[in-house]
Amino acid sequence: MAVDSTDKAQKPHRVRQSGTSARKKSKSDKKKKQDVSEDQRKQNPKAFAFASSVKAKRLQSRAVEKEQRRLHVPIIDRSYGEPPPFVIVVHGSPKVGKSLLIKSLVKHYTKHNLPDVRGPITIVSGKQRRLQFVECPNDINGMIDAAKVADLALLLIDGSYGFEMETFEFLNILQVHGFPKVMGVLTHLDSFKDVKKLKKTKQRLKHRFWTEIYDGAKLFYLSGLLHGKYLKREIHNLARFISVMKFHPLSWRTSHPYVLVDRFEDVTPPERVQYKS
Ligand SMILES: Nc1nc2c(ncn2[C@@H]2O[C@H](COP(=O)(O)OP(=O)(O)OP(=O)(O)O)[C@@H](O)[C@H]2O)c(=O)[nH]1
Repeated sequence: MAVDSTDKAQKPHRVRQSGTSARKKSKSDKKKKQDVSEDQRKQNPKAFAFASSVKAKRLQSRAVEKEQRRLHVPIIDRSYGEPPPFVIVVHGSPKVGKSLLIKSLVKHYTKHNLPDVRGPITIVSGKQRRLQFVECPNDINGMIDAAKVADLALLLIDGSYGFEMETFEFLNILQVHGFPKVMGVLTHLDSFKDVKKLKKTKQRLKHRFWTEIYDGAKLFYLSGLLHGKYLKREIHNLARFISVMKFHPLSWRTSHPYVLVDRFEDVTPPERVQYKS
């Protein structure tokens, strides 16, 4: 019987799977691999930017996440006790319908008719919520003041005319002070006789509004007047939206003490002023 001794001699050693020698081997292998790859890396760094695409993707998304977290520092609400009313600034060019909108909203919430709007009006809209409506003055200083304290800005736009320079100006001012929530309200839509034209104008203004603020920003349409007031259903929708809206603390307000001056009246008798001077 011929013993195949050469075959036996060629049989390789069984690689140790466990024990000290296996551990030693794996260590030296790793070291070798590292040495090689480091050499290659030095020679051609671009080709070895990352070893695994999955890992690289994960690393990249993690870096983006970290960056975003750095940019969006969590806002802490430091207010305590009864919360102050949310300030809703109604902005728009003269005769666009600011007073009428405030009157209609007050009527909706309180069921009371307001003869005229003389200053900020605070109403209770829920168990935990008060709303203060302020008509935004049309001068630049008034706009800056209003932008600092507004939680929500209602931008009234005359549908028959389109956007005014003041609206864009006000949006820029808002941006500087932490940008409150913004909603657009289109009025004077009853001046359109042609339904097709009205539809087109609505679309055009909506897209213009979206480019200014963000895609999907809320724009309300007040289609006309009934007995000198906006339609009940449209005001109801707008009021519901305001009632459930989530407001966030604003950067300017949380970092500055401020007093909202309603009006300034000098009550000194004129004779006394004369006597003193
Ligand atoms: N046809 C029509 N008239 C409107 C509409 N909105 C407001 N008006 C009228 O426009 C006029 C001016 O409305 P106001 O609410 O006083 O406007 P305002 O923006 O407060 O005006 P100023 O306080 O002067 O800046 C009123 O006579 C309203 O009846 C609308 O959608 N359609």
